[in-house]
Amino acid sequence: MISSYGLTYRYPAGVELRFPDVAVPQGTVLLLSGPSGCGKSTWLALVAGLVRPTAGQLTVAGQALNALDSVAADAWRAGAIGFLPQKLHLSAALSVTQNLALAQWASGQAEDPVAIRTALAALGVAELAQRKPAQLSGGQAQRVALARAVLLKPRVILADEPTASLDDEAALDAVHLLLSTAQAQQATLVIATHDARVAALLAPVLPESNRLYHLQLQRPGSTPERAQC
Ligand SMILES: Nc1ncnc2c1ncn2[C@@H]1O[C@H](COP(=O)(O)OP(=O)(O)OP(=O)(O)O)[C@@H](O)[C@H]1O
Repeated sequence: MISSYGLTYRYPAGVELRFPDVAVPQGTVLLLSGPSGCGKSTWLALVAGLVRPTAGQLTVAGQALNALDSVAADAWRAGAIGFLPQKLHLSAALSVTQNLALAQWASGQAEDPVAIRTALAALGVAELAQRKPAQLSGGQAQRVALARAVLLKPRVILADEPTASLDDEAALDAVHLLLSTAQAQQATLVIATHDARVAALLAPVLPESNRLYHLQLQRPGSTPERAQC
């Protein structure tokens, strides 16, 4: 579940961003959309506990984020949030396996080779385990990054522009992959995008019981903001 009420964030010496209220049940899909500069990345950072709200309430996977200081937020994020960034940030010097082991280490867990193999196999890239990121195609690298994002079985998966610069077929693959991975783990999936294809690709493949939630942001200063949650 992701719920917010009166959520506001003001950058130091910057604009104040006011976000529409949401109530997104656990295990469903939220499409976060809007034009460049409307606050998608900021909303993701708030939900990931990377920044604290200036005002309002935000609860993610049962945790009230306003209540956490930065150390507690780091510990909570490691277990609760899986992040698929637009730039994948795989470490070039490390193998695929080592990149996933690094995520376990960063979360304070012991290296778990079985969990790493399982995550890579679930994303269909087990045979690439010893390669370096430079030896992967774009699609393979995205699968590895998604395996890393879900390695710790997060309650929420945040995907930032996962179809940017992909052709239609690859975009369809990426959307299917995200959806099936989230469903397998019963995680809430948030896709931040300004790609109009994503809603069209998601609608037919979502099970009837899993409606698509939509948070449409507007640039600061323009009204009204719209949420269909
Ligand atoms: N560090 C910062 N300091 C001040 N203002 C910022 C900062 N980061 C972002 N902003 C402003 O906050 C607003 C929202 O930015 P944000 O990056 O969240 O938008 P976005 O929807 O993710 O944009 P894009 O689609 O281009 O990535 C913009 O007006 C931006 O200029």
